Amino acid sequence: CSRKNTRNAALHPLWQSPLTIPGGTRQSPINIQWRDSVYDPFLKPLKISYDPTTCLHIWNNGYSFLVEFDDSADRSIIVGGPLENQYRLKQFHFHWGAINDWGSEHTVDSKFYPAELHLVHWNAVDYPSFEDAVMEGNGLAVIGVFLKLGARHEGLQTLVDALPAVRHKDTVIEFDEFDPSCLIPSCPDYWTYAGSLTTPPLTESVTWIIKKKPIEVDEDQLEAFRMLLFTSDGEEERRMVDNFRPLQPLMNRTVRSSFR
Ligand SMILES: CC[C@H](CNC(=O)c1ccc(S(N)(=O)=O)cc1)c1ccc2[nH]ccc2c1
Ligand SMILES: [Zn+2]
Repeated sequence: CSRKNTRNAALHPLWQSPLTIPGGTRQSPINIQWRDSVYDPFLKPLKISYDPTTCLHIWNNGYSFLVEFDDSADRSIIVGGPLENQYRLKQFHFHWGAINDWGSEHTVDSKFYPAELHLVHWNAVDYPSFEDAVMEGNGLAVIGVFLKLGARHEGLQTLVDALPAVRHKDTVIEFDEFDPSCLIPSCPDYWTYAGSLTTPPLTESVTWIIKKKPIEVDEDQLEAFRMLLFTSDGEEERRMVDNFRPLQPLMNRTVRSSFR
């Protein structure tokens, strides 16, 4: 039974499933070792064009809070960068820690940021739905943006003001006219690598585009994330913190940079 215990030791309370998937060769997140990344002069600038009227609602799904978009047409898209064609924005969400010393999923030279934003897009040129794209090697493109402690972020504040309304798991509120490009640094520099979803089913379908420059948010804004709950109304409260996956092995992958 001791084997059973070690087996259970691999289960992460948050995901109730093994932390690694058998045969995974391109899992996320990873540490980005700046000096090991390879400048690729053929990488194009990433072009981002979001339509704020495609913003639908904020949803606490029990892992994070998601801001979801109407992806029934090519109205909020990204193109260029490492991508072969355009990808549609589906949702964005965050990962964060209980304290400012950790919280991001990716690290840079083994440094954690207090939080990380993920803008999730899918390849609507090659696949009929998000659910189909999630299962394909070139199905998804996720832009990662690091959050660091600093000045208050005015664009983020409209989102923070809405969070008390989605405190519990499975609560949703309408949220419209939000342009998430205000959360993306203007500096064009990014790293890119082939990876996976960082929550089950951990499918290896993500082209990761990690912005080099973080955005600044203040302590109150991070604290607002930490007052969310993993638990539904009526359950014993568990604060939504430390919703990030442990680092995964780089294996046979190269991280490319768009900058020298
Ligand atoms: C297949 C998983 C998917 C739900 N998960 C996601 O969309 C998702 C997206 C991004 C990331 S991250 N942190 O890597 O950016 C992690 C998970 C998903 C998609 C369609 C579905 N239909 C029914 C259930 C269901 C679940
Ligand atoms: Zn994520």
